[in-house]
Amino acid sequence: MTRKDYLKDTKRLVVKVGTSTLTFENGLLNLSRIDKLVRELANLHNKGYEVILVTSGAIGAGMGSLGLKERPKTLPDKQAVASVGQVALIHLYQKLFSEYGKQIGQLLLTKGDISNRGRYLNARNSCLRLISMGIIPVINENDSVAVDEIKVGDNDTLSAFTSTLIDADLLLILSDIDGLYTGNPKTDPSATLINTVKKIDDHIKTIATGAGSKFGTGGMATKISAGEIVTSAGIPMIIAKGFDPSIIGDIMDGQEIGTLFLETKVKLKARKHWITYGTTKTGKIIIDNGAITALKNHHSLLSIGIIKCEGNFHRGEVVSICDSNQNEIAVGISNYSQVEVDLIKGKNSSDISHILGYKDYDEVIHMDNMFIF
Ligand SMILES: Nc1ncnc2c1ncn2[C@@H]1O[C@H](COP(=O)(O)OP(=O)(O)O)[C@@H](O)[C@H]1O
Ligand SMILES: N[C@@H](CCC(=O)OP(=O)(O)O)C(=O)O
Repeated sequence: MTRKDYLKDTKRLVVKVGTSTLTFENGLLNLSRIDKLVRELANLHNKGYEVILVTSGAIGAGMGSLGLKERPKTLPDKQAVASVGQVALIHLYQKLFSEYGKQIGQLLLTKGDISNRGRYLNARNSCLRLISMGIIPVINENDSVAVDEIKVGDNDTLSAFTSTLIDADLLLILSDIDGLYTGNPKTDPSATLINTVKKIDDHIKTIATGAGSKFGTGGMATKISAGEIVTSAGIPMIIAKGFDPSIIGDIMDGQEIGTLFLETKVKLKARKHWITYGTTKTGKIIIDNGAITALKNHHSLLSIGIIKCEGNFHRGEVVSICDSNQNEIAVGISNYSQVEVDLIKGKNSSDISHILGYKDYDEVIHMDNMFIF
């Protein structure tokens, strides 16, 4: 199938632009490029596409506004610089989009807006409402309040969550490089551009390294993780170079630009997808070989197969399920807290009420609330 055929039904498009695309080497905003980007997105919107922009650049813009030469290192410095920069960034987007007759709405998200089911639905509703009102959502991480524990951490991943949040048809990541190469071209001059990735396997993960530009976060590695998140939800992804934003229109017209990552054949159901990628794992349950076999045969996890647990998790939280070598084999929502699991591990389900004085569930993790890798 040609790219043109492949993309012909695409309507809802998430475009992610990285700091390296939006700023000069000195950290100041590249105004003419941002103008071209906005013009291109407004044009797509006029053509009937639903456009959602995930934009980096708050810290870059803040560095520019404050005249800083180096990226801030401490958390309060990063938060302060991002807070100044986000205002500059959104002010510019609003000015430019309005010149092309478009309204924008700003959403600043953190990990909690993804991992907390209630907040997830809130963010989804608000974003979908903006789209249905013909408004272009402009999204970034809420860097001025986010600390490591509640942070998505990079905007490649944030754009992937955004895509699944609003059931996008395509995620387009614009970077300082024209796609995924067989190696990092900065260190391997013989590396060649890959046109299409059918499946993100271990080989693809090893060729995509974390080293990126001076201002970027995560390099190619976070873009591949983003690809795993969206493709398993049935959403394809394209990585392309954003230096000339007019390529966005060319890509949507079906030109073979950048690297296309195809969606997986089997789409993960929304709930299992959220359990797997959207949540923060608060603990770990180590299980024996018998339990591993049971899980692989689509049975629930019972207390009898649990060797031990780690971390501090409560009922209803998502935990990693590992073998005795600490290899993660599944994730799932625990029906019991870490304190309770510690008491019932290795015991029969029929003993739970005797040990705890109550029994709300037979299984520690129900198969419907579990995803096995
Ligand atoms: N296999 C690879 N193919 C292409 N680029 C790679 C690869 N491995 C690492 N990279 C690096 O990833 C960089 C892009 O990531 P990054 O600097 O974070 O950009 P952005 O600001 O767009 O997110 C490229 O410039 C390149 O140096
Ligand atoms: N939220 C941060 C950007 C984080 C990020 O992932 O940056 P990048 O790798 O340039 O997309 C900011 O606005 O500066």
